[in-house]
Amino acid sequence: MTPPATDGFAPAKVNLSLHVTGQRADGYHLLDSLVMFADVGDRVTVAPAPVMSLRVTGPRAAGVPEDARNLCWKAAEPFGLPVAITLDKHLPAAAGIGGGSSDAAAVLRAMEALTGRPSPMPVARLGADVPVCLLGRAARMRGIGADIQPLEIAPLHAVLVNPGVAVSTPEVFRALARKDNPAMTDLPWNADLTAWLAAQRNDLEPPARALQPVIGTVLEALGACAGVRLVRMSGSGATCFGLFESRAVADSAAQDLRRGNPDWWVRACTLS
Ligand SMILES: C[C@@](CO)(OP(=O)(O)O)[C@H](O)COP(=O)(O)OP(=O)(O)OC[C@H]1O[C@@H](n2ccc(N)nc2=O)[C@H](O)[C@@H]1O
Ligand SMILES: Nc1ncnc2c1ncn2[C@@H]1O[C@H](COP(=O)(O)OP(=O)(O)O)[C@@H](O)[C@H]1O
Repeated sequence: MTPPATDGFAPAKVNLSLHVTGQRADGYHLLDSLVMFADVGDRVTVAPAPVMSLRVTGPRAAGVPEDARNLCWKAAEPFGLPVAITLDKHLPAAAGIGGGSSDAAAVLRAMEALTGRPSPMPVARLGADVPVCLLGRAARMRGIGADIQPLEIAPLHAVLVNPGVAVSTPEVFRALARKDNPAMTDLPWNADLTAWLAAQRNDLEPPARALQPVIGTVLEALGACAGVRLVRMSGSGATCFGLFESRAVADSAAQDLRRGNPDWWVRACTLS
């Protein structure tokens, strides 16, 4: 009997902090990052089919590859079961919120459910962010991305903003001046997480801002929102986020930001 189609959510990944602590001989950087996942994201549907196919739909489909270059395809193919994949794209691409990696993780989950076995290929080979996206919840991520420690963190309320410029991750890493920055300090057990975060950094923010100065404009706009508690860039950019004390305050900030900047992608969300 043909197994039924499976449907999965691919949440946006947010790096609340991102320290670059070293560089390996192969050029990959060592990271120390607090990662959480949003309740905004893409959707993937995976169904057994006579041949492999991929269709990308949704408001952010433009420019996303519909062939073997797509991480969804790369995640499914090694299982050896041909599937028809539909990717309903809502997250901006090349945006520092791991859209492709989270899509790949959703396809991996679907393929595991359809075939009853784990990925025949090491998942980190799909990308440094894929292992944490497969976990899909708050974690401290170290090494080049595969060293993951799940964390119990109370949900945070945020607004994500992308100004519509694509940023190349390798280009940002190349533009980073210092590769051996200090690691994060240990997370607090019961103190205010936002206060702790304020003492951490995203080391990729200065090089990304130098490449795309509009990131500075986004950070300023988020910083001017009523009730904002922390403002920072995620991943290699250009998406930035603000943290707020409640979802209602985040919703209201998102509304104001959208009104003032109709071309920006602005989403209030809850991170967990
Ligand atoms: C920077 C981060 C932080 O979470 O997020 P994004 O900005 O992509 O969202 C990730 O490490 C990105 O992960 P991912 O996008 O999966 O990276 P990969 O495809 O493996 O690598 C893309 C390129 O980024 C650089 N890279 C990536 C990860 C890493 N630890 N060191 C690196 O130097 C390399 O130049 C590599 O060729
Ligand atoms: N499923 C996918 N969604 C978006 N982009 C993808 C996907 N698969 C491959 N790509 C390619 O990967 C590049 C990086 O996209 P993405 O994973 O969204 O970046 P980031 O990790 O910085 O948010 C894109 O420019 C696109 O060409």
